Amino acid sequence: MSRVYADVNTTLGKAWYDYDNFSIDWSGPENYEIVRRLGGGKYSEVFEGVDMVNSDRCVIKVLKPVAAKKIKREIKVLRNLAGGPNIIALLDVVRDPSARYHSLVMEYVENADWKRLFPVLTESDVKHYTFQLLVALSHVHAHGIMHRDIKPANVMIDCRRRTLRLIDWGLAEFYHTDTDFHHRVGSRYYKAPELLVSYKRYDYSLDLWSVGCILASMIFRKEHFFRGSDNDDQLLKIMKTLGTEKFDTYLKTYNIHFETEIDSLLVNYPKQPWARFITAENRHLASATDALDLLENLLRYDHRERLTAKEAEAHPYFNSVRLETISTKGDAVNDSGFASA
Ligand SMILES: Brc1nc2nc[nH]c2c(Br)c1Br
Repeated sequence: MSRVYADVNTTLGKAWYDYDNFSIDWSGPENYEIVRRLGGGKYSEVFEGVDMVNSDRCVIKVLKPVAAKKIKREIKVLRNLAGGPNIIALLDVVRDPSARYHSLVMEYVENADWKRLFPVLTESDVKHYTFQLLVALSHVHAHGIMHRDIKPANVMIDCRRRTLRLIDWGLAEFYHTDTDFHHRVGSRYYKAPELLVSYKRYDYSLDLWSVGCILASMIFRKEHFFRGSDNDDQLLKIMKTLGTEKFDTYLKTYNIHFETEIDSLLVNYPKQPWARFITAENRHLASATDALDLLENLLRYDHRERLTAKEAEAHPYFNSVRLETISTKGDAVNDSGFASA
C-alpha cells in the first residue's frame, strides 16, 4: 500500500480513472504536416510537425498498432494532467481516414540532447531541473497516476527557456491499492529494484527511484549511473553500490522470493559510500551540501523508505531553487523578498 495518495482514484471516481469507457472525437490529419522525424521506439514514431491552421510547430506521435489497446489510457492520462506543471500538453488526437493510424499531437519543445547536455549542467542547472521534475511528479502522483518510464529521454529540457516537460505517458497507469501491476515496465537503467525482482505491488515511489538515477547521472557526470547489460546485471550494478545486506532485508520485509542462477548476485557486496563516486570532474557538483543526502534518500531498495516527490521538493538541497521559484512565480513578494501573506 502506497504511503501517500493510496485512495486518490477511488476518491476522484470512475470518470477519472476508467479509461476504457470514453469515446474519442478524432480529428482528421488534414491540418497537420510532418516536417522531420524526431525519434521512435517500440510503440511509436515521433515527428516534428506544423499545425497549418496556426503555423505552430508541434510534435506528432504516431502510435504503432501494437499500442492500440493503450491509446485510450495515454489520452486519458494526458487529459487528466492537462495544465499540470511541466506536463507536456496534448493539443489534438488525430486518426487517418482508414483508421489505421492514431496520432497524438503535442506541444513542441526545443529539446536538448541528453548526451550533450548532462556533461555541461552547472550545479544550479542540476538543482533547477531536478526540482522541476519533482514538481511535475508531485502533481502526477497527487492525481493518482504513476508515470513508470521516467528517464532522461522522457524529460524534455529547453535550455534557452530553462523549462522542462515530462513526456511519453504511454506506460503511465492509475494507482489502486491491493493491485498487482506489470513488472515489465520502464527502461532498464532506470528500473527500480521492485521491477527487477518482479515485485508487482509497487506504487508511485517507482518513479522516485528513476529520479534518483537521473540525479546521480547529473551530479556524478555519468550518462547512466546504473548501466546493466540485462535485467540481472542491472540488479547486480545496484547491489554493488547499495550493498547486499539491505537487499536481503528488503526481500525479507516484503517476503519477496528472489531466485537466481547468477553467482555474482549471491556475493556479499558492501554498501559503497556515495562519496566514493566523487571525481575531479564532478567534485563541484557531487560535493554540494545535501546532494548526497538527497541521493541516499531516493535510491533505497525499500520503496516505502524513498522520499515522496513532495518530501524531495522540501529537501535542503533545493533551498536556493525554492526561493528562486517563489520570486519567479510572480507571487506578491514585498521588498524584503518574502512572499506576502
Ligand atoms: Br512529446 C515529444 N516527443 C519527442 N521525442 C523526441 N523529441 C520529442 C519532443 Br521535442 C516531444 Br515535445
